[in-house]
Amino acid sequence: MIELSGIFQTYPGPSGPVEALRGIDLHVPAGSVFGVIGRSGAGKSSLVRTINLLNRPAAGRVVVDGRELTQLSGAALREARKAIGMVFQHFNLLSSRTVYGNVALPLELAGLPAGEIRARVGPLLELVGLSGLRGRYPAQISGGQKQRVGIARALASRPRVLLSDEATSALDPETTRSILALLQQINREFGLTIVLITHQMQVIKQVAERVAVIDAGRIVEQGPVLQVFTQPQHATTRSLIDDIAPQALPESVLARIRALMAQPHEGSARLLRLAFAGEGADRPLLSDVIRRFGIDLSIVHGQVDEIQGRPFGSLAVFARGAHEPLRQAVSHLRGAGVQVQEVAYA
Ligand SMILES: Nc1ncnc2c1ncn2[C@@H]1O[C@H](COP(=O)(O)OP(=O)(O)OP(=O)(O)O)[C@@H](O)[C@H]1O
Repeated sequence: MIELSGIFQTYPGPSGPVEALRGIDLHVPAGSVFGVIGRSGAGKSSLVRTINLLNRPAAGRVVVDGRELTQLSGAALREARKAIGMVFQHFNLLSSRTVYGNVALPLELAGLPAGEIRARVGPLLELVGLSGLRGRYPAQISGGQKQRVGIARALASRPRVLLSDEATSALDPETTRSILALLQQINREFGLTIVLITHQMQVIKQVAERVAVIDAGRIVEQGPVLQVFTQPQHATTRSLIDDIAPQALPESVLARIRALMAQPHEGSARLLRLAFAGEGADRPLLSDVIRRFGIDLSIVHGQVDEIQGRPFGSLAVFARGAHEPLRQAVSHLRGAGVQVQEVAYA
């Protein structure tokens, strides 16, 4: 659906050109929700603005829905852009127009007859849950409601693709969840391809099927979200994941472990991190190894969450028992698909 190949983008800067995009290749499958994540300055906005050619790349090809936009200009490009809607972090609503008037604007600009505009805007306001607020002005509605207006306006031209440039970054966590749920509903109901640009892993976790990680103008890693979250290959990806699932144990937990170890005990004791990746977390694996191998396991820290309805996360467990049963318990857990790693606590 969206194919970017060999995209380079350079801006003039005070101390020479700034290379914002340095050879981006990206394939976004039709009907998918595709996330692009990166830290500030990584090139996310430059990338998303390349997809609708708001930024014309210095080099490379942009193909959207079978049309090579980089070959088009003028009226042909404007026409092709109608297939691509966009929502923005700061909503970009006209303060002098009502909710209704903002959603109607692109249709008025396109010269649609008034009856057709009414017939389109009503159902869109219904879809985004704003029918009751159609006469309000942007200053009279909340941030989440403003973004709903932005989404309805983006859908007014019946696009095939929706680009979201940090659409939830100015919103609180609960409003973020509701806006993302709305985007997901739109993706499912209309089969719209959605590209979400964000710096928040939480956003990717909630809605994206695939994710690309951008760092210093390059895609450093991409793949299905569950795979990228559970087997991150690049340092930037690992640090972004750490935002939602911190890997380091808090010092208070380590102090507790040291205190436990200082007590006299028999056999071995190990601090283990058990990482669950899609499988295993919903089975009684821990009680199973305790029973089977006669060892003692206490959970000292952890967080098991969900991605696309599948468990994801890690538990730190303090394991005590005789040496051989402990070794067998670890290999049993590994056999069940759990990644087991010994954690140093001294
Ligand atoms: N118009 C511009 N002129 C000069 N440099 C620019 C311009 N726009 C972006 N840049 C530079 O290009 C690089 C990528 O910027 P971009 O805005 O695409 O990143 P981003 O990942 O969206 O960052 P943020 O999340 O902070 O908006 C940065 O180094 C930025 O300073």
